[in-house]
Amino acid sequence: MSDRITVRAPAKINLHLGVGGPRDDGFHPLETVYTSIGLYDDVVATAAPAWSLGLDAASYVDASAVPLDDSNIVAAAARALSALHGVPVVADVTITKGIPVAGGLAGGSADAAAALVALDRLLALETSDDDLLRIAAELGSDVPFALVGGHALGTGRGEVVTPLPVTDTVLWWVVVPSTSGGLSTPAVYRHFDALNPGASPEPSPATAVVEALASGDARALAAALHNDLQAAAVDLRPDLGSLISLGEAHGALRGIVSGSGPTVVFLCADADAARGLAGVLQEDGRTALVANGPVAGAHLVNGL
Ligand SMILES: C[C@](O)(CO)[C@H](O)COP(=O)(O)OP(=O)(O)OC[C@H]1O[C@@H](n2ccc(N)nc2=O)[C@H](O)[C@@H]1O
Ligand SMILES: Nc1ncnc2c1ncn2[C@@H]1O[C@H](COP(=O)(O)OP(=O)(O)OP(=O)(O)O)[C@@H](O)[C@H]1O
Repeated sequence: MSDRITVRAPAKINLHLGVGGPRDDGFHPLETVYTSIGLYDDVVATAAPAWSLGLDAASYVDASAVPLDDSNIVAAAARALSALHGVPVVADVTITKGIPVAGGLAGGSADAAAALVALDRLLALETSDDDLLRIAAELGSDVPFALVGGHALGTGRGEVVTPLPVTDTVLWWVVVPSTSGGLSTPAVYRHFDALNPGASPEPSPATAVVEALASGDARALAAALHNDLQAAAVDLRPDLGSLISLGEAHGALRGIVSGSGPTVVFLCADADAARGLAGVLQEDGRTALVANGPVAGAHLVNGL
C-alpha cells in the first residue's frame, strides 16, 4: 500500500444546460450534457496521524477564495468517507488547483471527487462504486460527473449521471476565466428565477446536443450548445457578452458561458484554431487556456 496517492480530476463544461423552475427543496431540475476537459486539479493525500489541508495554485487561480478549514469540500469528502466506514479519515492533503475558483467549471466538485478516490485508496477503504457515487451526490450536484468524466447526461439536480458514447472526435476549447472574481452559483440560480418567474418545471431537452455529439461534427455541436443560465450570468456580468462576441469574431465556432459562469469557453474547429484564438485573447491581456476533451474523470496518477 502506497503512503502517498495523487488523484487528478477534470473541469467540466455543460454543453447543454436546461434548467426548470425550482423544486420544493429549492434545487432546480436539470437536463444537462456534461463534458470533461483537460484542465485539472490534483489532490495529493499522504499518510499522517492527523488531518491537514494545504493548497498550491496556478497563477491565474485566486487561491485566497479557497477556504482551508472544515468548509472546504475536500474536508467534507473526508467526513463522508469516515461516516460511511466508521473509521477516522485523516491525512495530509494538498490541492493543486489549475481550475479557476467559482468559475462555473466545477473546480470544488473536481477536488471532492479526487479526494474521495485518493483517501479511499490511501486508507484501503475499498468503497464500492455505488457508495462513491452516492456520497459524491450528497457532496454536490456536479460531484458524480467529476468521478465519471467523458460525456454524460445529467438529470435530477445534475447528480444523476448517465454516460454518453465517446466518439473519436476531440473537442478543442479555449477557456477564459474572469479577471474580476467569480460568480456564486446560488446567486446565478436566484437571478435565473428572477428573470424567469413561473418557469416550467421541465428543463429544456438536450436532444440537439446529444445528436450533435453522436455525429462527431464540431460545427453541428457549436450550433447546438445551449445554456439556460447564460442570460442570468451575462445580466450579472455584462462584460461576458462582449467577450463572447470578441472570441466569435476571432475564429471560435461558438462561445458560451460555462455553467453558472463567469468563465467563458469557446469551441474551436481544431487545435490550430484554438491556439490562434488563445493568442489573440492573451494579446488583449486576458488569461486564455487551451484544453481539449473529453478526458477521464477522477483518476490515479501515481501510487498504483
Ligand atoms: C451550475 C452547475 O454547475 C451546472 O452543472 C450546477 O448546477 C451547480 O452544481 P454544484 O455547484 O455542484 O451545486 P450544489 O453544490 O449541489 O448546490 C449549490 C447551490 O446551487 C443551487 N443549485 C444547484 C444545483 C441545482 N440543480 N439547482 C440549484 O438551484 C442551489 O442554490 C444550491 O444550494
Ligand atoms: N476545494 C475547493 N475548491 C474551490 N472552492 C471551494 C473548495 N472548497 C470549498 N470551496 C468554496 O466553494 C465555492 C465554489 O467553488 P467552485 O470553484 O467549486 O465553484 P464553481 O466552479 O463555480 O462550481 P460549479 O461549477 O460546480 O457551480 C468557492 O467560492 C469556495 O468558497
